[in-house]
Amino acid sequence: MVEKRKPIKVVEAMKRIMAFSKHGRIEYVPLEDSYGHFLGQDLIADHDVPFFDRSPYDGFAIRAEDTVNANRNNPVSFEVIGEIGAGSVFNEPVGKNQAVRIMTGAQIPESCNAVVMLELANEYTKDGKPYFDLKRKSKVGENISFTGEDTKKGTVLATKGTYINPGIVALLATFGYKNVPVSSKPKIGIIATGSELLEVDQPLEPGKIRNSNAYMVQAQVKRAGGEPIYFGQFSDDFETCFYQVKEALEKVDFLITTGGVSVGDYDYLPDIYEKLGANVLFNKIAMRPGSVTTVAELDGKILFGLSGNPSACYVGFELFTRPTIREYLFVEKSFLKKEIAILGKDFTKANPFDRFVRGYLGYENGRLVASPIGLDKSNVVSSLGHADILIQLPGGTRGYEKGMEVSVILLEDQEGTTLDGFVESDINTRRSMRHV
Ligand SMILES: Nc1nc2c(c(=O)[nH]1)N[C@H]1C(S)=C(S)[C@@H](COP(=O)(O)OP(=O)(O)OC[C@H]3O[C@@H](n4cnc5c(N)ncnc54)[C@H](O)[C@@H]3O)O[C@H]1N2
Ligand code: MOO
Ligand SMILES: [Mg+2]
Repeated sequence: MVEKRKPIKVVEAMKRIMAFSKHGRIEYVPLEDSYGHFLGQDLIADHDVPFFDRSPYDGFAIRAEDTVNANRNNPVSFEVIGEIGAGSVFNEPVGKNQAVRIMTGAQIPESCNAVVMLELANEYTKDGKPYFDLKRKSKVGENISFTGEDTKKGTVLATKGTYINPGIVALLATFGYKNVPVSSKPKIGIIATGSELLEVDQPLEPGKIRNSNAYMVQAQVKRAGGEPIYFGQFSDDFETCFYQVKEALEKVDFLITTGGVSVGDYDYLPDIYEKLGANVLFNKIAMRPGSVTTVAELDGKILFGLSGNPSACYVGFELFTRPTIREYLFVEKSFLKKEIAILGKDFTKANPFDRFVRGYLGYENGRLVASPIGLDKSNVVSSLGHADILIQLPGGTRGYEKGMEVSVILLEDQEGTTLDGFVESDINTRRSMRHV
């Protein structure tokens, strides 16, 4: 008798997994390798930026009070007593009607309080000495980048778990992080199951297909911030498969299998979980694709039994595995961010389960437009290549029409949202499901 499985809601599945989420350690990586990692501790400014008052222009540092009488008919002349390039400091006093030639980025001399741009100074030489005339007043503080105006000492610039993008790399460099504290990446084991699978370099033969899931999932793990460890393709022989899963589990933080979770004769994962003594959190979700996604837990390690069907495998990973990886990395907003968009094409196929349709995002008349890519079966691979969103269509008895507001999940986003945020955008969509 085929086992009857009871589907649970997507959010319930997410909650059950989150109850077993865990965090990594802090480790250090060289600054130049830090891009794409996640901060292992808050990044706090330990000094003001800039660290000194500096000039934002090439010009002359002056005392503003010497310009009070300057106007078009009454130029005030200044004697240029020195020059400072960026990186140098001028330590001598600057007196009345004296100025120092200063370059962009250079420190303002102690006695000066304004900078005149080169373009406004009429330069000349008298008795072999450099001078310039100025025909307008300067205000105290004019053209000065003040100490701390960029950021003040003590400011929290980025919190633990922040994705290190090139801008964060600039901040890390500014604050002297030759080595950067980052969250250790979780080791994610990947096993592909199925006797029909060929290695990618093998020629096609009847009844066989190339194993695409293993490589797709490795890339997804990297995009999520984890470290994939690929254990290869396992056969559909139960005993072999059991020991391979058991051994792999010992070497990783989480384990992903693809295939073998449904009710077929060679779908061994359910029996493997049982023999391992793993606690199966669920084995059916009210969603398409990916309804067979099964998640189990053993000694605090999560086993993701993703579907063998490529699109179901892809969606199952992004909805359930990705947040677990991000949690491990101390990311507060570990779920993919959502937006509201206008459906770009009809999607007429009704389904009682929530659908996650591969799509792409565009922009029309100031609104985001979400267009389904094409064939939306769970066994297709072709619609994955151009997907940058999953269009979330709540289950129900009718299809969806072009022009309706829908919720979309952003696949390439780094900012994320919390589980509450993820749920909240669902509710909003349900409430506002209408034509615009
Ligand atoms: N009687 C029923 N049959 C099926 C049900 C069901 O409820 N009752 N569910 C269907 C759904 S929905 C899905 S999804 C699939 C899930 O299948 P499995 O997770 O057990 O995966 P497999 O049987 O191993 O393979 C399914 C499909 O995917 C291909 N595949 C497998 N691995 C890979 C890989 N690494 N790369 C590319 N393609 C892969 C495999 O050849 C099969 O075509 O079950 C339905 N059946
Ligand atoms: O899990 Mo299957 O992919 O629902 O279609
Ligand atoms: Mg199967």
